[in-house]
Amino acid sequence: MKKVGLYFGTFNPIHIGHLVIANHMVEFSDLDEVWFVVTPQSPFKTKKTLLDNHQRFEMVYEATKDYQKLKPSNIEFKLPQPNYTINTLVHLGEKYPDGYDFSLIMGEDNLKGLHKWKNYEAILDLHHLYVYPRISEGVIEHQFKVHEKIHRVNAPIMEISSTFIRREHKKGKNIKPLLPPEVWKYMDEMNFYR
Ligand SMILES: Nc1ncnc2c1ncn2[C@@H]1O[C@H](COP(=O)(O)OP(=O)(O)OP(=O)(O)O)[C@@H](O)[C@H]1O
Ligand SMILES: O=C(O)c1ccc[n+]([C@@H]2O[C@H](COP(=O)([O-])O)[C@@H](O)[C@H]2O)c1
Repeated sequence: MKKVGLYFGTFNPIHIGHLVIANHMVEFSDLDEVWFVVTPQSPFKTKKTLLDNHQRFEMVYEATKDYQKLKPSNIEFKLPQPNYTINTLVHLGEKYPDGYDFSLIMGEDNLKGLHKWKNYEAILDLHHLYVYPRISEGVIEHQFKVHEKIHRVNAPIMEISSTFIRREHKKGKNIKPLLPPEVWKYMDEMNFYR
């Protein structure tokens, strides 16, 4: 059985914060692989400054190509929008009926809002959750504090966001160290977020 951790996000663009978390998960938990699931449309986000799916996927591909255990996934591209995670998990179960065990990776910030996700009880019934620390407002609901399906992984905290990267790049600031070198190169060549 291959244990796959699914790391969902818009990755607009993917940055070193994402990469550090994913790599930490495959090296220091019992997960065998991490798949970056590029989400066309997150249920709680507006589409304003979102790059095309394929361009965001390409940047995830560039960021992960030298990491054997990290993979980009475009599984949500053909699914209905907004992309509810439960739908994607059902779809993955049908596409990979044998040999795969899918878990979710999320930051403590997202755990604080998990009770608002579509069919979150069903998600927790069928899947494990790997949670990493994140500086954020709000509280973790009592039901999620001690839960047999929710596992804490002590990954490093790196407070970088794609929003910050897009905004400061547009102003002409140098944000190069915050991106994997291949992503920086691709983004610069393609004139993204100018
Ligand atoms: N620096 C970081 N460290 C750990 N987790 C992060 C970091 N940045 C984002 N994440 C988390 O990774 C997942 C995917 O990131 P996503 O691209 O959707 O968000 P983001 O980087 O916060 O982007 P944006 O600023 O565009 O909203 C989200 O669950 C998000 O909370
Ligand atoms: O299924 C849901 O109801 C749901 C609600 C909010 C977020 N998600 C997933 O969580 C991912 C991260 O969310 P966000 O808003 O922090 O980018 C997003 O890409 C979705 O795949 C899923």
